[in-house]
Amino acid sequence: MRVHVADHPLVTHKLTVLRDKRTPSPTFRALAEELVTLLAYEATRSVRVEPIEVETPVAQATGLAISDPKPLVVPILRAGLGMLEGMVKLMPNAEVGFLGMVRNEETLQPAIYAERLPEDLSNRQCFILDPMLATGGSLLAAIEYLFDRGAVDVTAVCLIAAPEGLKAVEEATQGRNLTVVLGALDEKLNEVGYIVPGLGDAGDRLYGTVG
Ligand SMILES: O=c1ccn([C@@H]2O[C@H](COP(=O)(O)O)[C@@H](O)[C@H]2O)c(=O)[nH]1
Ligand SMILES: O=P(O)(O)OP(=O)(O)O
Ligand SMILES: [Mg+2]
Repeated sequence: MRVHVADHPLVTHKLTVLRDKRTPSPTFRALAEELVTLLAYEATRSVRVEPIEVETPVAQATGLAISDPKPLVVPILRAGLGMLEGMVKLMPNAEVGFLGMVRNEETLQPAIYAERLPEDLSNRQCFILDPMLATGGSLLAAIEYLFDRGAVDVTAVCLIAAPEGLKAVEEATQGRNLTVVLGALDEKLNEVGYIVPGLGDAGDRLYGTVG
């Protein structure tokens, strides 16, 4: 597993405002989108491309086009939906599939409640969007789901991770082609499975719900 933790003052600045409990949902949504666009730049570094020729007004130029099959972006509902626009802004011709997951607040086990993905992911590059990598259970379930359908490489983009969850994902995905791109690696998980200091429940912060 490759891990990249963003090291850019604008990423840290935007994350700081997201962490602030006084930040209202509309600002939180706008900032989450901007933050993802910054992280997406790193996350797409290995996107598959092929050379193409174009005519400029002056001469022929060789450039790059994103290869087929197009990359698949998979936001994990609900919270990952807040990251989708920021990602597709950078990669507008990617396809989008959806996985709905909820974490049981007592057992911390994830359950898949919705799925809308291409049946066959053979030879696909996939980008999972989930803002918080806490115990790692949700991300692991999503990763396994995509590899089971034939995905060849998976990149997860998360705003914040806990070291415990990152380790769990790494141990469970040995030999897989997996990259994790993070805005920050925080201190720890608390006794109820929240990232410390974190930002609270990302879904609630995005959509103005409580608990
Ligand atoms: O501080 C947190 C911790 C978790 N979440 C939400 O839970 C899942 C990830 O939890 P795992 O334990 O890693 O399965 C994530 O999708 C978030 O929606 C959170 O918002 N804040
Ligand atoms: O991961 P959860 O359970 O917090 O779900 P949601 O993203 O709907 O808040
Ligand atoms: Mg939530």
